[in-house]
Amino acid sequence: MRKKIVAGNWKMNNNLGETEALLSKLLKKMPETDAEVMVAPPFISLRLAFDTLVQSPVEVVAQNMHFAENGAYTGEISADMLKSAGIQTVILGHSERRAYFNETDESLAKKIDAALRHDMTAIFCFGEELEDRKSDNHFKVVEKQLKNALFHLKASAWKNIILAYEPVWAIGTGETATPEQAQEMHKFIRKTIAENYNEKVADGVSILYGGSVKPENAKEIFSQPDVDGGLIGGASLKAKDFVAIVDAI
Ligand SMILES: O=C(CO)COP(=O)(O)O
Repeated sequence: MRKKIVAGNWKMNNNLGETEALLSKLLKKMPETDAEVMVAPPFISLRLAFDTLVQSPVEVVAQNMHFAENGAYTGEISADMLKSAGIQTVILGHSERRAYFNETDESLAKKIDAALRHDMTAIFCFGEELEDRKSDNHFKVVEKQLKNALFHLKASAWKNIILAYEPVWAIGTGETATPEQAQEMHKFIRKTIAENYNEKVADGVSILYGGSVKPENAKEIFSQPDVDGGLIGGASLKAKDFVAIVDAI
């Protein structure tokens, strides 16, 4: 059975003091749930977050990492460094990293490989832009992103992969994909994986939806059969909203 997951991507928000305050609220309010709950603070707060949440069921994950093992990559962080801080899971390929930091499916394939070499789990983000949807190319674009970044993997590697479908037009815009649009795409993603691997791999992979998920719309989106949870941006910065979204799964 694939896992239900709710992950909060804090992006470039919260200094150390704000991180402490938000985590302590989350710890107090977090409901009992069968779902896996994750938070992704900025690099500088990872260790603090790990120490704060180590006894709780909430996992601390990273927002990015480099593909190299180490070396002359000023400003970058490696898989080994993340693991040494207790981090087991990393978000890769977020559309903001693709748009502002020139990440491509090809460089992301290397990051995926680096994460797997270190036995980490990768939350791979992908999704079409508004023009792709308007021109009815959204399925093609998504298929290409999956193929280029992930389809070189062996079937056995997929146990360490979580997918996050995040249509770019729905991120931070307040415009959410309808539950039907999310389901349609998630079903397509699962079918594409089944065709390239097999039903077992396709059924086992958790596919999260991301893009303007809020307490008001979470339940309907999460109730779709191929939506296994959410990657939450803005609403993960308020303990009350994030907890309500966890409650909705
Ligand atoms: O990018 C996202 C999560 O990674 C979604 O962001 P919002 O929830 O703010 O739209």
